[in-house]
Amino acid sequence: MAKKKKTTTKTASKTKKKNGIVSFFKSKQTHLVFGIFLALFGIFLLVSFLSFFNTWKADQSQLHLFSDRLAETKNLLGKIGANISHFFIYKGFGISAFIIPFLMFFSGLYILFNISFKAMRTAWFWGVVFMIWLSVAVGFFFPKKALLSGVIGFELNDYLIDFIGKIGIFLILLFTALAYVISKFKVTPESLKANLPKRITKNSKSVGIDDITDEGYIAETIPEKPLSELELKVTTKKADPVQKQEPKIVVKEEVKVTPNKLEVTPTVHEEVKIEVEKTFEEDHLVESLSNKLVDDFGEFDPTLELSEFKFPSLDLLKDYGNENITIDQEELEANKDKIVETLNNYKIGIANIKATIGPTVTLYEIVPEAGVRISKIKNLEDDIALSLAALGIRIVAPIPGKGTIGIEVPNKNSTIVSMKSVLSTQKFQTSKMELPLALGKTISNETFVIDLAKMPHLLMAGATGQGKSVGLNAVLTSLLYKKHPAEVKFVLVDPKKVELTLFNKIERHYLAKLPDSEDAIITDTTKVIHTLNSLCIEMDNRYDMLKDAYVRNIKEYNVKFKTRKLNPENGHAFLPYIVLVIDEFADLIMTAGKEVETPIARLAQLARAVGIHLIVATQRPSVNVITGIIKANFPVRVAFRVTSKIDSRTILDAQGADQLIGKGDMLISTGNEVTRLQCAFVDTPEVDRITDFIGSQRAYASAHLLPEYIGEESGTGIDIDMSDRDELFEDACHVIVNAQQGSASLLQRKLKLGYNRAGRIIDQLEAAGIVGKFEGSKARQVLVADILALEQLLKDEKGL
Ligand SMILES: Nc1ncnc2c1ncn2[C@@H]1O[C@H](COP(=O)(O)OP(=O)(O)OP(=O)(O)O)[C@@H](O)[C@H]1O
Repeated sequence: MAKKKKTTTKTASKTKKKNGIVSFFKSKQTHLVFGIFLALFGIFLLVSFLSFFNTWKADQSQLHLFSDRLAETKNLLGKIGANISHFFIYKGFGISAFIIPFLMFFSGLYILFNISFKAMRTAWFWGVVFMIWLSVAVGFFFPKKALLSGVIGFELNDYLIDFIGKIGIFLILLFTALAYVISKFKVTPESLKANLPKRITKNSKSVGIDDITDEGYIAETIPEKPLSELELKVTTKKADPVQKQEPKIVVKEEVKVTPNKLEVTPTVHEEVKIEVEKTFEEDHLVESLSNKLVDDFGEFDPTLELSEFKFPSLDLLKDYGNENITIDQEELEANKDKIVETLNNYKIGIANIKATIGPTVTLYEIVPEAGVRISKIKNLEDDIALSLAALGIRIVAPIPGKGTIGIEVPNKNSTIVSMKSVLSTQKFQTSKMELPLALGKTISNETFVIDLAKMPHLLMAGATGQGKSVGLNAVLTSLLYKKHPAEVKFVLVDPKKVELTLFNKIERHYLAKLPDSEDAIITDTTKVIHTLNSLCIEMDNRYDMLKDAYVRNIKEYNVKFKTRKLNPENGHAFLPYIVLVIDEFADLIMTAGKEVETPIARLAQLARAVGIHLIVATQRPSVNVITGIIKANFPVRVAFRVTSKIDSRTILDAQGADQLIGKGDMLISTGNEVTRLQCAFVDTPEVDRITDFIGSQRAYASAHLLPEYIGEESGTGIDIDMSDRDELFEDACHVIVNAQQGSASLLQRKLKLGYNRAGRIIDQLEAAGIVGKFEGSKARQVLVADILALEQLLKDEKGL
């Protein structure tokens, strides 16, 4: 412990030191002093270099006597000047070395006036390149005057001659110079061409002007017009062969005669080059640390730990043969006739009828004759269904937003909507949703993709064998195909014990579990209660983190974290979405009642902003299972076929789910509208292949660990020895009393403790009477009003 403390203080002092150094280099005064120094040093160099050319001969013999005070040099800047100049000019670059004092001087000015560092860097780069080029060039043209090219220029020439000869060097020099000019002045073959004919046209201009002056009046009215404009008129008159050859310059001229004067408005359509002025690049003095971190390390990539993770490919999914909807014209006609006949029996005339064929049902859209009341048709729903003698008829009167009446009639041969066919759609593949779910296809055969993050929770109901489990698998598969293990974690609750077992294989990739549990998939009711409470703690922790980061939801939080604006040392971390899937909710409610309902309701009410989403499926959508509070917090509900109208109302607040045909035929209510879908079908072997594929890849060390939840039983009857107190006990007292919130997670974050130790301290705090009793997932009550009272209490304790 002491060691840990020591290292923390050590790192603290280290960071302090580091901060001091950083602020020294960032201070304006440092910049000023350094800028002045560089500028003056530039002048110093220039003077010594200039002086060097007169004095080098005399000073040369003195160079080695640098330390001898009596040795005299002629350089204006003494021995140091003579030595530096000797180094840069004689041993270095010859006259090209003059570039260095200028670079120094301007660098000083750059720093003084806080001009961008980038500009300075570019200047140095090109300065040095030019210096080398020039010293080689001088060495080439004046091989006998080694002083002008310096040793470097001379030696480089000498070296290059052996390899490419004199002509080679000349060509290299020429090439590099041309390459520079071309790139600097953006020379293009077009601009070269364009420049060439200009000169030619210029010649023709002189001819033109003579012509015009011959005419006399033009010269008089527009004497100050530039030559080019005057000439233009002539070119329109004469067919100038030169101009014809050069189509690049298109010249048009309008001559307007006004009562008083003759106006010439020439329009020259020439390839005009635009020169973009460099805008002033401001340097920000307080460079934010996060920007620097992002510059240095790039954005934080949560997927880095499993960067080689491969998403499952679509090949793992099965093709189902009869996926193309076949239109049975006879069936269509027969159904149409039946509908028309039935409605006529009830004296409802039809103006128009249209059919849309979906995978399982066909929608007949009817426009009734004028004057027919829609409510009349709605009331006759059962009778019409009976007359059509088919299971699964649903009447939508009116179709929202259309004013027509829809009658959905099941197809004789239904088509399976394979998971592959929905996942391969562009709609899903290119979806930008946070948690996209490809649930199936609509009646118009359009893939239905919905964002779980926006829902924010999903309630699924349906009688046994109608497709709930397949629906859950479709949901999970959608997420597995779209989200990296770092981005989403599943908490799977499967009281039936068999439905979700396959997902065990991806435990260390995608599942989350309680720290002390062996299996990630939860099948036992007590563990479900613990897990739900643990999720509530996770939710509270996440809210605290969001609060600390001044953001409102997980998306903003993660963006901030990725851009390195949140320090992991302060307890921040990238937050994956957590999707809680409960396969059989009715069972849980029956066995655990309020203990399950309370945390579920709490999560459903609050967890959306922190990225915890619930998917709850139930066989029995009765009111004692889907209570009002749960229903209110699950705006998006899916109904597979249910057995009674009442069940349909309970789940959807509307009829219809009892009229479905089963086998994945479902209705989804998104709050304001109910859509009929054919759920995508994913079979167990397909899920098996996907989980195998993922499970065989490198995984995290363990499943994602949820916060530890200490059940009620361990929070009571605390009898703790005072001398056994944690050494951070007093610090913890202060944290808790200051925040007036008795939660272990607060201690964890503020004192950087593990959960167990924080939990122990909370127990000690309870024993000391500082916090109240355990209250489920809520924070404990703090019994000490303020720090003063706390100090008093601690003093009294010590006095005893
Ligand atoms: N989307 C679908 N497309 C085609 N057939 C389906 C679809 N969904 C389910 N089925 C068929 O219905 C059967 C039962 O589905 P499922 O196991 O999902 O029912 P369930 O509602 O979960 O039942 P239980 O509540 O008893 O577990 C499947 O084996 C399959 O044959």
